[in-house]
Parts: sequence; C-alpha cells; structure tokens
Amino acid sequence: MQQLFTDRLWKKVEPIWKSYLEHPFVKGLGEGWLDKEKFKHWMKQDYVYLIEYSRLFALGSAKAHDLSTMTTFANLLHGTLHMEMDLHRNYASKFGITADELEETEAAATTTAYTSYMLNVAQQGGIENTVAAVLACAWSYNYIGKALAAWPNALEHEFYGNWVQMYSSEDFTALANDCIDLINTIAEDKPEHELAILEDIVVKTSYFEYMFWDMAEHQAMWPVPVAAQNL
Ligand SMILES: Cc1ncc(CN)c(N)n1
Repeated sequence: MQQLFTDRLWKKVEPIWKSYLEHPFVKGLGEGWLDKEKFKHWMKQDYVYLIEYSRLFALGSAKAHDLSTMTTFANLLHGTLHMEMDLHRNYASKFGITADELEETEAAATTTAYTSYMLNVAQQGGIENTVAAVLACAWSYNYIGKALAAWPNALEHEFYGNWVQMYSSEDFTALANDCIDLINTIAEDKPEHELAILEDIVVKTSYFEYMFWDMAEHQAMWPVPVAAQNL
C-alpha cells in the first residue's frame, strides 16, 4: 500500500509537536494551573490570528479546481468563523471583553510573522500551498486537544475544560481530518521536488506554532529597543 503523505510529514513534525505538550503554556492549560492573564493574551492574539487564517480558507475556495474541494474549504471557513471563534468570544465575555474589542487586538510580532508567512506561501502557489499552510494549524491543535483530553480532569476543568472539549471534539476533529484528506489527495500525483516544498511549509508552520505558544507564555508583543527603554 502507498504511504500517505501525512505519514511522511508526521515523521518530520512529531518531535516538534511532542515539544508542545511539554511547553509550560500547554502544560498549564491541560493541568489547569495556567495563569489567566497568559490565557487572555493567547485568546486575543489567537482571535486576530484566526481572522487571517480564515482568509486562507477563502483563498483555497477561490483556487479550488472542483466543487467538492471548494465546498470543503467553505466548510473549513465556516467552522473557523463560527465554531472555533465562538470559543474565543465566549472566553472573552468571561473577561468582560466584547467581540468588537477582541477584533481590535493589535497583532503581536509572532502573530504578524506567522500569518504573513502563511498568506505569502498560499498566495504564491496553487491550492497545494494553501492546504500545506493550514495543515499544522488544524491538525496540531486537534493533536493537542486529544492529548490533553486524556490528562486527568482536563476535560472537566471549570475554566480550561471548554478549550480542551472544543479542540478534541468530533466537530473539530472532522475539520482537521478534512485538511489531512485534502493534502493526501493533492500529494498523490506530485513529484518529489514539489512534495519537499510542501513538507518545508508544514515544518516551518510547526515551528511557528511553537513560537505562538511561547509568545502567549511570555505575553509578548513587540521588542522594546534598548534606546527607548532608557528614555
Ligand atoms: C496559532 C493557532 N494555530 C492553530 C489554531 C487552530 N486553528 C489556532 N487556533 N491558533
């Protein structure tokens, strides 16, 4: 039987993704002791990240060669704008932040770099670049959600339980699986040099995912130059 492209990708990204589960932000989320201010920073940054990420699904829909692929991208867009971003809007209301305020969040350096990279590669190539750019996002969050769901009390946690429930849910798993199926179908007739380019996009976005957890952990925005600090 022919190896799936995602089996090959998994071998490359597994060490990076395993490190997410060791990251203090993700550990704190799963074990329930994460500082709420750090979570608030993640939620606000992730909201503006998801707005740009949604554009990739719209781009994928526009680039699709057939109605079935166009529909899959439209479903992914709908799922992100509604199901996933509802999670953020619900958490925001617990912090007394409105959806409009959330949307006004200034993107941090890592958020800007990550979304700019994704949009750049998606715009350069055909539909295969768009799928490669979103794959680590959808698949790794589902991987983390399912891993945390198996940790004691994570699903039942009074505050972070909703996060674990949503990212491990059947509905979110279906969205992640749609991305996995899309890349496997697209990779079937691609030559090795093109597969290597897609693999590189998935590895780079996997590193960006780690940087995003780190940005949230340190509540980072933009670096302050030494000269400005001394003013
Ligand atoms: C940074 C990031 N990456 C991925 C996902 C999952 N859509 C997310 N919400 N945020």
